[in-house]
Amino acid sequence: MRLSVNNLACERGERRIFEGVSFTLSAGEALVITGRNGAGKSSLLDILAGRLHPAGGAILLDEAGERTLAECLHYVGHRDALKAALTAEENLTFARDFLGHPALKPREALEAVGLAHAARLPVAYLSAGQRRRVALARLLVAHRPLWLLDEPTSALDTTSQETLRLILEGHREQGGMIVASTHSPLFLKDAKEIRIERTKIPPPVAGEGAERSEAGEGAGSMEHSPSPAPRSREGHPLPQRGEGETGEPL
Ligand SMILES: Nc1ncnc2c1ncn2[C@@H]1O[C@H](COP(=O)(O)OP(=O)(O)OP(=O)(O)O)[C@@H](O)[C@H]1O
Repeated sequence: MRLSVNNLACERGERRIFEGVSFTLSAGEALVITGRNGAGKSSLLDILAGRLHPAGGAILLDEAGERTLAECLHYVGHRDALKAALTAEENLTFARDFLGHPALKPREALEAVGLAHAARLPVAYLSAGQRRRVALARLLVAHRPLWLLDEPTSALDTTSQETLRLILEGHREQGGMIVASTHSPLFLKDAKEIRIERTKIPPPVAGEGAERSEAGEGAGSMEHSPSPAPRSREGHPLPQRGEGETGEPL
């Protein structure tokens, strides 16, 4: 199985977030996506997961037989997507039945992430790190070759991070592929890496630059925006949607 991503572009809220993202991934390989807050790492994963349409480019999955890309992947996003009223075990049973291609039993998957003791607790009673571990245990209850993971170590302590690393390496050893966004090292052996950079606005054309630099806009923040930046009553530029007070993209 081989995943090829060619010249992918992303727009959100009519703003270009990134473009020209290309990579290939073969069986057993891992790709780590890095970049600043707001660079578009989650958006790239959303596009790969089919949750967001790309603004350009192509995604191809070869040697997957009859299966579509959506049928070949697991996606673990920022939100754990667990049902709070159900127990950890019930959540995994639901996922296993729903996703098909059953692998580990829910109890075994919880054991693998060190949570066997919490199997019968409603997820609402679990800590953030424990919920994250239940979400990651979902990877183990159904066979899917491509794992898309958005900051998988968030809320995990160092022991759980090491457990996760071993699970990820085990998946690769069985021919699985991983694409993970992260702000901290995942310590995956020989992982590929791409850094997503937010698309910059072009330099101002003569005569247009004065107003822009006065407004103090951050790179990319005004892209595709036809109207001048809103200002406070004192005349200071106000942050716009998707932008921090410094004008940095959020
Ligand atoms: N639903 C949305 N509508 C409009 N813009 C959005 C939406 N979701 C995200 N964005 C914008 O897209 C840009 C990229 O966001 P994204 O979440 O992909 O970044 P990220 O690199 O994953 O950030 P972080 O490191 O903070 O998780 C940001 O500027 C964000 O404000």
